[in-house]
Amino acid sequence: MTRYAYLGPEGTFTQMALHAWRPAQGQEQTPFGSVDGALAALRERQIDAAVVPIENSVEGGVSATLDALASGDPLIVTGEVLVPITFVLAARAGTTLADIRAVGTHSHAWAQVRGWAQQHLPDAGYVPALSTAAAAADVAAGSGGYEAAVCAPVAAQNHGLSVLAEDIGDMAQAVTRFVVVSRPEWLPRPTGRDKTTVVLFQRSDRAGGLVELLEQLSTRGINMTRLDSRPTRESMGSYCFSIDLEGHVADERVGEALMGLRRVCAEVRFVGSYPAANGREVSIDPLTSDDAFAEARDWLDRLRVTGG
Ligand SMILES: O=C(O)C(=O)C[C@]1(C(=O)O)C=C[C@@H](O)C=C1
Repeated sequence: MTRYAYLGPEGTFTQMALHAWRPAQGQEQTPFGSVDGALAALRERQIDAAVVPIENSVEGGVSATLDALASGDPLIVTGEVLVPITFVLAARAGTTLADIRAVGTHSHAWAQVRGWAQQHLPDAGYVPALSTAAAAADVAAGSGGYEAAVCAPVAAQNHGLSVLAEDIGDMAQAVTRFVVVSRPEWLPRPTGRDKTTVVLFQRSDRAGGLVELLEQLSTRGINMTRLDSRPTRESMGSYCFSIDLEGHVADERVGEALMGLRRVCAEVRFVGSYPAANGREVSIDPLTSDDAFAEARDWLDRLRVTGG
């Protein structure tokens, strides 16, 4: 039985992602109060895999996840899940919009409803919560210092809260991407529809650093689907780059690109190759296919042995 951790408590969007990945039967699914807590439990072998948010179509990268994957004992992504995001404003029965002085929710959720809040609750303050469902639980308990929560409909229902407004996200098509994280003990097999995540640390002694890194991808026809720069926290101006690229480490062109990155970077942290949630086949330029690389390598091997 696989033991899964997720950003809880029950009723978070992360729990929905876990249910979409693996329905609850036959799984142990343990909520953790934070991304750091879930990933620490994974590193300490208390659980086998963790589902955590990594990227939202409106607010971008989830720093807690990007940073936890970029440092500490290595972990790898073994899968990803896309969840459409729909928010409600929930409060205890009898509360009206006029009663609301403050609203609690996760910072990424607040970023997605800011426009709505400005229009309908211009005087209400915002209080950050560990998750949307934790905010709903606080409202139900009368703790947290806010009268309403921005959360998923299921979290309002779990806590017997009234829904004061539905579909309050500023962008109707908002989607959050979640990753399934494991210890680096196995690798999903290539499917032709894969993604690879790496974190690149620049050398301090090289000019034009980012261009040099991206060239390693472009000359091998590799498409990059995400780039986040994060401070390394070591000194002012020191950043690393967390990137997703199309393809699997087993693909020749991805392997060659990783070798190139290893030469020009101070450090390359491999964070996994896994099937892409959109299921789209990666389009490959024939000049960078596995066959093209194999033919070129055979040619070089012959040159080195016989000179022709
Ligand atoms: O608070 C939750 O419900 C979460 O699962 C976290 C989270 C996030 O980190 O982006 C997930 C999806 C939504 O975009 C808002 C919050």
